[in-house]
Amino acid sequence: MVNLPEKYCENMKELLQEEYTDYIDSLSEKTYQAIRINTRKISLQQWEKINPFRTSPIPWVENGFYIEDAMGNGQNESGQQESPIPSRHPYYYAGLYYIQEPSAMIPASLLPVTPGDKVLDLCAAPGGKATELGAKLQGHGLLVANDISVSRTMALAKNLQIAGIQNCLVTAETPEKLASVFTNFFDKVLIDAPCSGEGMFRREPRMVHDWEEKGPAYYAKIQKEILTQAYQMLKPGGKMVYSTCTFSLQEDEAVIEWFLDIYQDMKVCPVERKEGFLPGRPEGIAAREELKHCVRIFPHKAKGEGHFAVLLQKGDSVADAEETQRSRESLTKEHKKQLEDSIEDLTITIEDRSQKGSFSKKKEYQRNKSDKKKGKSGREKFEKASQGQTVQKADMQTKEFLSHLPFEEGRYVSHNNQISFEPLWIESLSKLRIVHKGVAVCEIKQKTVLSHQLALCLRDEDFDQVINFQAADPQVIRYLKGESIQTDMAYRGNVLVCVDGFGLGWCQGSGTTLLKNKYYPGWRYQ
Ligand SMILES: C[S@@+](CC[C@H](N)C(=O)[O-])C[C@H]1O[C@@H](n2cnc3c(N)ncnc32)[C@H](O)[C@@H]1O
Repeated sequence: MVNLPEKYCENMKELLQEEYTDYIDSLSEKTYQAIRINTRKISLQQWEKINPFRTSPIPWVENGFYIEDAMGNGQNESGQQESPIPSRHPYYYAGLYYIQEPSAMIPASLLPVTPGDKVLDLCAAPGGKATELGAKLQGHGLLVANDISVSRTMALAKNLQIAGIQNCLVTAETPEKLASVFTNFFDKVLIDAPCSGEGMFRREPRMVHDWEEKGPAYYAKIQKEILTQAYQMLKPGGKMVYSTCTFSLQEDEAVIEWFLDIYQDMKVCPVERKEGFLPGRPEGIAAREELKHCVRIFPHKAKGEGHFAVLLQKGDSVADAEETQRSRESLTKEHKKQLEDSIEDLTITIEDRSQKGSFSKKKEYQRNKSDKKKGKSGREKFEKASQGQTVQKADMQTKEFLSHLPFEEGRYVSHNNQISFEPLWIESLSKLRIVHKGVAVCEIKQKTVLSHQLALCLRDEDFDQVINFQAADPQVIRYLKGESIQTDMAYRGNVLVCVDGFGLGWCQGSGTTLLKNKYYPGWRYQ
């Protein structure tokens, strides 16, 4: 069992009173493994038909399931077949689910995101909640997923790509910087705040050391700063969820009480009470009664590690919400036209092969050297360096291909010979540190190179050449490991590899039955 700091035990005794010993006993029990189905890719009805795991529903999230006996491929003590390991199943690589601690599924489920919303996840890495918020958008609107840590945003961007969330922007910014760009912009904001992590002690005992070093007071200060900036970014009428994975009143109810005192147009919203949800504890800090609407999960009362969450709203929303709905309906046609126009306007920079001989690397180097001597500007130098290339409108074949991709709202942009799909509203954000945006679609070289990320947005019906494996086919794991694919028929060009109809990656044919594996090396099955 975890060795708990004395001060922490005192706090918990005061909070839980006669339940304290039940809480302590629960720390010796097993933790729960769970998955959350990605409804951007698959409906719950479809999932039920292909679910390879032994699962049971999580009471508070419709698309969340406990995994029973996920130990390997043997049999458990009662002779039943054990579930496969979720992180090693091909459906995981196809982004059909996210592996998540059950109580951590609550915050995103409380935020009432609808398609078309502009949503911010301010402390988003590695993406447990952002992937669900993106799924709720169903390809419409915008998800900005931010984290202050650049290294953690790499995992965030990867998880959003695997989940097929195309309308997202991943930034690595301070909340202050973000607020200077997105003032009163978002319909919905999620703050899954950095915290002392008391709800993680059973699963990750090393969190106890962090608690001893920093503790609730350290985090409460940061949480207040983050909330202040989040308020600036939330539209009037917009909704916000604040959550932590800690039990400390100081980081939960007390932070919200402080926030409501300062921002008096913010209100606490009641939420549907689900099995396992306990109310907030305003009485513990003599705070306002509405804080009872907060949700608390304790490991001795529910099958989860522990969480705190509250839904808040800014100002009076009714008129705003009706107006937003009306303007969204009229925008759908306009967005479609914008997307089509962006394909028409697309230009691509291509190598002008006729000039190759007359514009060698050596000559280019000499030219640049003499430009430097003459003190030529950056722009002039760029034009020289661009000799040997021509900029031309995308050809019919490229346009045709783009118009059939399953993107409904956004625009196609090109940078040199690369084409990407971008969500709306992000044209002029040069001030921000952007880690990832939209979907990299392809690179036009002698052959068109399609991006791995694009494959993860596609179904088998979206592409003309497809190899569709069943999940149990051993070839699918070999493909995920980077091995070549042997087929019965010959292929030429790009072939989409799917598992049960869901895109995994590409392979390339050269007119034979042995196809070259194009699975992104950094993401291979280990
Ligand atoms: C509880 S974790 C978020 C987990 C994430 N929401 C998920 O579900 O996968 C808190 C995150 O806040 C980030 N963070 C810490 N201080 C921050 C700040 N001032 N602004 C934004 N993010 C911050 C941390 O890097 C960390 O990734």
